[in-house]
Amino acid sequence: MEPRTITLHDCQFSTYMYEEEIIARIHMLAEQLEQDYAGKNPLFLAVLNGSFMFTADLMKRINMPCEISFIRMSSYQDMQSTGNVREVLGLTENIEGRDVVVIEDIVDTGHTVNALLQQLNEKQPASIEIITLLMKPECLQHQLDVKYVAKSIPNDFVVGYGLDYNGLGRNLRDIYKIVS
Ligand SMILES: O=P(O)(O)OC[C@H]1O[C@H](OP(=O)(O)OP(=O)(O)O)[C@H](O)[C@@H]1O
Ligand code: HPA
Repeated sequence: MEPRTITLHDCQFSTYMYEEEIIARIHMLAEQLEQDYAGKNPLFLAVLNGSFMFTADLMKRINMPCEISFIRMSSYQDMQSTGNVREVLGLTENIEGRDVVVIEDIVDTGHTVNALLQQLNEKQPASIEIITLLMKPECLQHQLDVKYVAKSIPNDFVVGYGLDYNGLGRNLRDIYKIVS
């Protein structure tokens, strides 16, 4: 397929991961989750804003009793993590004794997931795992065990399918990477 190039704000991005590949990888993750959580009632905790599209497509493919809730964390300015992870919308559920699965669109430096895990672990869940659509292993600054990863990618800034560049690009159905 011919690559497509788009402009968001002052930057150009070109197609990197098409919707078909995203959905195929989500299918595989959904099957794995169904096996691992058979007989349990996991609580999926989606981290907004970026994970909204991944969460919807994943949840539609999970056929077992489960619950879903949302929190909102924010730390990015332009293409950089500020390192200051703010909780914009907090957790309302009691997670004590629950099997929690945190849903992220991307684990980059790991600051967001690391801050969230510290907070959730204090509430004594039975277990916590992380599922992410994308992961940048080269950028990770924390020791994190991310059990479910749809795709590991190099250190390129990406947009689309929920991911944004200063607010733009979340609505794109494919994922694009910055043109260097
Ligand atoms: O591993 P990290 O370096 O912390 O990066 C990952 C986080 O960055 C993005 O969130 P952002 O703070 O941009 O908020 P958003 O989800 O509203 O876009 C993304 O959705 C992850 O939550
Ligand atoms: O590559 C990225 N793109 C968009 N948002 C992000 N948040 C962390 N890394 C990224």
